[in-house]
Amino acid sequence: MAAEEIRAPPAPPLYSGEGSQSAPPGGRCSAPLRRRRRHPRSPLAAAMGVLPVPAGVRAILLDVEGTTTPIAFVQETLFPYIRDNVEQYLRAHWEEEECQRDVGLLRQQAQEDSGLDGAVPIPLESGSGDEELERVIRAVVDNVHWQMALDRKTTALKQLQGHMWRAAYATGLVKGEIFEDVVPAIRKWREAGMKVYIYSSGSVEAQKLLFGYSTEGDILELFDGHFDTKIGPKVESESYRRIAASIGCDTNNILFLTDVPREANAAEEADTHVAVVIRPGNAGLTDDEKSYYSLISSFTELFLPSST
Ligand SMILES: CSCCC(=O)C(=O)COP(=O)(O)O
Ligand SMILES: [Mg+2]
Repeated sequence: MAAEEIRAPPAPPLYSGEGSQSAPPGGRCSAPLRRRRRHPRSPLAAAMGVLPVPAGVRAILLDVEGTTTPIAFVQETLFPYIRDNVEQYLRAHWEEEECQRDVGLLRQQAQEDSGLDGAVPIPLESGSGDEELERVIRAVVDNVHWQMALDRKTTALKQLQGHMWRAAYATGLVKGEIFEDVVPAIRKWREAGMKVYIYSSGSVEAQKLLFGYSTEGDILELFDGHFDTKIGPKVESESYRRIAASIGCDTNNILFLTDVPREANAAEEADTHVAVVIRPGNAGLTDDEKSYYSLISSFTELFLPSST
């Protein structure tokens, strides 16, 4: 199944303005979990340190930041590159169609955000001249910095970031970091007949750059497809139903691995199996979350009965 085939569902209302998917500073925003775990790990599996993949699972859906890839790489390498280079990038590419589309999306997002504290509007270019251009570019830069300070996951911001990272990867300035257990585990899953997909707030283009120019080389062949926020926010259940429909399976044929409990919760509400991934540098989990979710700290802990 080609990647692009599965990434174009019937267009949902364009995802926008979801705000941060991360826990806010000083506290998590997930409600206490009162449900019982659907597939508690057996004492034997727990003692062996393995998480059996539930029967019926045919596809594994992977988050990126905090799951396949260290949060530090995103926060300390990828995001500073955007902050430091956005102004210069806009000046260099302003006349290009792609850049104008990105600015148009950011402007639309800014209108939707107009009621938010600190939101930065992006004016239309009215007329010509250097001063006018400066005014608009300044507004776009300030808007991008504002959104990034809040770690927003808007499609508009993520599209621009994906386009900007092209040069950073292509010139070798940046290589996508992947936890060392990821590639061998995915190879095993695929040998066992499992399909493997990516679902990240980072744009599909950004995902392909990260895995195409990774510390492990070009590993794009390991994935059967990619999803981003164009299919919907990761914190909404409907997104997982759309992904299942795109893949051509039921939601309970999918196991979703993520570091963010709100995403796990949304997936589970759609009847998707989930496990929360604990990696160095990830946000801590509450006691409720730790006891409710299946937890893994390495992909090697996933146990596929047919892969022994
Ligand atoms: C895969 S592109 C870089 C990461 C990024 O921009 C991002 O927002 C990561 O979010 P995720 O959903 O992978 O946690
Ligand atoms: Mg994540």
